[in-house]
Amino acid sequence: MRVASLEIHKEEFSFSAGHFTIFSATEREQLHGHNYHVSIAFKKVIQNNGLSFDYRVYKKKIHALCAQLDRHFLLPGQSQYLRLEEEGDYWLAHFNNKKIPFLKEDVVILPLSNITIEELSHWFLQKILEDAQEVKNHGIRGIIVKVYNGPGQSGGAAWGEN
Ligand SMILES: Nc1nc2c(c(=O)[nH]1)N=C([C@H](O)[C@H](O)COP(=O)(O)OP(=O)(O)OP(=O)(O)O)CN2
Repeated sequence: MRVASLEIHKEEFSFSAGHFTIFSATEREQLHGHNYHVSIAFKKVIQNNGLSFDYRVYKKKIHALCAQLDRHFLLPGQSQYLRLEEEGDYWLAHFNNKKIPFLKEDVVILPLSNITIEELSHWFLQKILEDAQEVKNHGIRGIIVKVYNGPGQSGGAAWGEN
């Protein structure tokens, strides 16, 4: 039995987005952005036909997820320090007794506690694992997703054998 690892780290697995990291109830970064990049790696037994599985389905998924975030400002929907209030066309982000207004059309709210590279990597991994049957059908044994906010700086999330 030969086990293969497949890593896909395409230039187009990228998205430009704004965010700020929250460090405490009173400390956060100023608003800024990154050109993020995503890589995904799979662990899978190679079949007799020399193919582990056709990874194109996951390339499409990563592309679609990057497009969902691209050119938006990312806000954490599950932060213990930041409260989001809906007001007409706006989201008001309440942090440390101040209110930061965002137009809804500019924002993607993610079910995360912070917009960090480690949280973002878990978001991508969970979205890939949503179709658990597909992962099982492909016989995938392990997945690692990494999100880079710049060269040489990534957060990673892993599932299964790696
Ligand atoms: N555990 C984490 N810590 C920090 C994160 C993170 O995602 N996880 N993110 C930040 C900042 O948002 C990020 O570092 C800002 O990046 P950049 O503008 O590149 O600034 P750097 O501090 O990385 O400076 P460089 O000189 O470019 O390395 C902070 N902490």
